[in-house]
Amino acid sequence: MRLESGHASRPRPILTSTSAELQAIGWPLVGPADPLPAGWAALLKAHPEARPARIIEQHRSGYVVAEAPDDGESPVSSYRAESLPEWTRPARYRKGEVAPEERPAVGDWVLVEGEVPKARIVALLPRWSAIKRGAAGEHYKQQLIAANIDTVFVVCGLDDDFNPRRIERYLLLVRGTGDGPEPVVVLTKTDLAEAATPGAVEAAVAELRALGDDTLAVRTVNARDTTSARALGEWLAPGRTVVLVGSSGAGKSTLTNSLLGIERMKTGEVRERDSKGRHTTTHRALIPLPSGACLIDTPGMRELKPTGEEDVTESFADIEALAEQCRFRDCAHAREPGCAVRAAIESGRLDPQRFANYLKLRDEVAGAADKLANRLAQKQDAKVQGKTLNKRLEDKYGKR
Ligand SMILES: Nc1nc2c(ncn2[C@@H]2O[C@H](COP(=O)(O)OP(=O)(O)OP(=O)(O)O)[C@@H](O)[C@H]2O)c(=O)[nH]1
Ligand SMILES: [Zn+2]
Repeated sequence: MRLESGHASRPRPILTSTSAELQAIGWPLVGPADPLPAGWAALLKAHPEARPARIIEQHRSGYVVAEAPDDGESPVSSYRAESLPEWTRPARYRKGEVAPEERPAVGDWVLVEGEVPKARIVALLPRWSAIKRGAAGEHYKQQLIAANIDTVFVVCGLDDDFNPRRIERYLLLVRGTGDGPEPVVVLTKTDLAEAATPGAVEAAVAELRALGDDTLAVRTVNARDTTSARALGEWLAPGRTVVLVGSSGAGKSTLTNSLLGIERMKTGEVRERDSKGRHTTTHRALIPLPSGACLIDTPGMRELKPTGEEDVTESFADIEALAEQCRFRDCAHAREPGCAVRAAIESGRLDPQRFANYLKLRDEVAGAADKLANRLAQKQDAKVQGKTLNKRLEDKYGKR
């Protein structure tokens, strides 16, 4: 599947199983029990001349896609592909524009036709998962950060970085509307924490367990130790795609290196000179792991703001269940009699800080949801006004 001139446009049979190279960049394993994701077979059939590729970078004017892992030798394992015209980002809103979240994002699978440098994307394969966030700025905007991700490692150092409240925020945003990937909390720096305070690792895990989020997977690692990183093997099977999130210094690069099984180069010093002689950190957007899984590194994951579509009830099911038992349906859990939430806090069954964080995140999500509703209403207004104006012009000048 590597792109060698002459091979690129040769028609191939429809993919039902896949080549090792596509799989190394996350093409899902296909077997009798695992069919291709919904809608894929039909699109592959509709474009018999096309070949699948994965988006690894998104730019204003187009995309960089890959059909094989970048092995450092092959000149064209990733390349720029021209996008469908409706996906190029206009300077201003245009009528009939494709919403940002409906255009391909990093991690999406597309179908490509033509040889490099004339390769062009002809279709977007339906994504099975998405990570979204609210974009910064005055007006409501949604941003799709990554698609087709199986697992997100929420990386958190067991030093000053350890903060259950921030973990709760990550979990809410990663899970999104329910179409998000599975979050796994990865606590790093077990070696440092244990040396400072014996029992600290166990205590931190217990604290997360006590949150009342029963479905949550938690693992502890020394990110600098390859053997220790094997604790994550469960999520690194062939054909799987993972993403790492977490604050600066949490150990994401260190963990990546350990998952790659390479001896520690000094993290943060993997640098080379660019054409202008500056030092730049080498960046690879898609990293195939020896386990057969692949890792996507996208800068967009650093800050996550709610889109307004997140399902607070899923991440805080324990509090929602308590609220059901309050005497009043609309209990605000403040001073109402018969409040089951306050009772749980008083008896020590619910952490007051978790409750406070729930209220905060719920308000943030509600605030974003309001903005989203406004945007939809405005679009609707603009449409109605446009129609009214057309009608008036027609009445005056006749149909044109
Ligand atoms: N002892 C020990 N040190 C660790 C561990 N994980 C990370 N570190 C160290 O912590 C520092 C920061 O780790 P990085 O991997 O650079 O953190 P990062 O999350 O990639 O940070 P950004 O690139 O800023 O987002 C480095 O000096 C690592 O060597 C661990 O499990 N044990
Ligand atoms: Zn209540």
